[in-house]
Amino acid sequence: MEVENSKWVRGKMIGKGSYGSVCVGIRESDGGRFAVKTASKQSLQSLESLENEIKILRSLSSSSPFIVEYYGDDETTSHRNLHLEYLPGGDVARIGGVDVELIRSYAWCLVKALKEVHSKGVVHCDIKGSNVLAGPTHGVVKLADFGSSKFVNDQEFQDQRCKIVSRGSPLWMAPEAVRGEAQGFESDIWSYGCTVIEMFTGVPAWQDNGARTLFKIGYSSELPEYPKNVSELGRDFLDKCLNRNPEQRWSCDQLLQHPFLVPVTVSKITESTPRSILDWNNLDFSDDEEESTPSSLLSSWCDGLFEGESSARDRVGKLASTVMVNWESDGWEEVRCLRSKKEEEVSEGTSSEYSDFEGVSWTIPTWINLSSSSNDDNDERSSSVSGADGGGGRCGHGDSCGGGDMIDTTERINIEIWFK
Ligand SMILES: Nc1ncnc2c1ncn2[C@@H]1O[C@H](COP(=O)(O)OP(=O)(O)OP(=O)(O)O)[C@@H](O)[C@H]1O
Repeated sequence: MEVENSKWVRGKMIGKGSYGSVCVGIRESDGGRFAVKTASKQSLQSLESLENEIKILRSLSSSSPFIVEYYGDDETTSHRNLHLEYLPGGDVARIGGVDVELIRSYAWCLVKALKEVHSKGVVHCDIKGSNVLAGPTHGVVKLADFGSSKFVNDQEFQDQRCKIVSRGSPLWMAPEAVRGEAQGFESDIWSYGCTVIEMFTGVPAWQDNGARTLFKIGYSSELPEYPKNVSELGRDFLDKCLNRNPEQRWSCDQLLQHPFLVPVTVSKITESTPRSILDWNNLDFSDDEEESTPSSLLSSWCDGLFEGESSARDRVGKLASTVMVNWESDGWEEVRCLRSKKEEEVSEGTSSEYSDFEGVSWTIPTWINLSSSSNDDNDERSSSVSGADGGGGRCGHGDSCGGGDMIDTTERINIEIWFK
């Protein structure tokens, strides 16, 4: 569906991510709906992310019924817009507790999407439940949000000896990506495994304990806890995705052959034309502290966490102690402002930004709530650290998560390390 420039109007906001807002677009000609992802041209990061997404989606255009369809793009003097197919079913990040057969269907759709993405030489880099959207057809989900995606053949991507850029959302990031060693197709598979767990539980696979979590993912031998209601088959499937050795993780092709997914067959979901999926309706399976600077807070989170793990401490600690919060971040202002306006239907808070220091930049497009109990916006820019929603937040791991000393690792993060 092509949407001619200026022949559409902006409807209600349906989502907000780190790098932009998503609204319903309504075609003037026939009232048809689509989704419009918008970035302000004043925010270089947002703009870059959206331009990247446009580039990637153009290259993937209509190639899979399990990838959100690209309809076009346009711009105004102040904003850049990406037009997408509207997926009204919400994301799978909050579906915990649904029928296992439905999860298998979602898991199958997502591997099919990933297989297509990988076959085009693209690493998605941000596979997580909130980027997997349900369409109008029961059992079918589509992969969205290609803002962090990369072509593996890009020089920047290949030139890993000089520069390593890890992108994504920390709780879903593969160990090698957290360590800044590599981020390839295999890293998407790890994130996929975390997402399947998320589908079972409705919460991220790892509990969100900020720097501790980064350490655990990157430098321990631990795996995320598997949901209790996962069968042996499901556990085996997750083992194939969540292998700490990237080379031993299964590819999409292999995963599609795994008995956990095999009952979800192509005969059940017609793939001959992308459109036909829209007509398919049934799945029939056989089966704190005193006032502190941001950098000192981050450093203190790392202190004492990594006894006996000097390289790990160095890696997380160095990143943490050499970053600064941009207090004037648009994202912060936006989040506070939007959260007070319930009628705007904003699903998530977003960004605080960390900028370059001596060749090391750690961009965390997420909110780190450096707030006291005061509701005054100005006060919220200093003093204690707490979960932005006052507690365990979105992590959903209950009391065990605690609300304090927490980086929100549920949102997207870019880690850039330059070696001189
Ligand atoms: N095509 C779509 N149809 C319906 N809703 C959508 C669509 N695309 C995005 N959304 C909604 O908007 C939210 C934010 O979109 P998206 O994840 O693409 O933005 P982002 O800035 O890249 O986010 P993130 O910080 O999670 O990486 C999604 O979680 C979803 O709720």
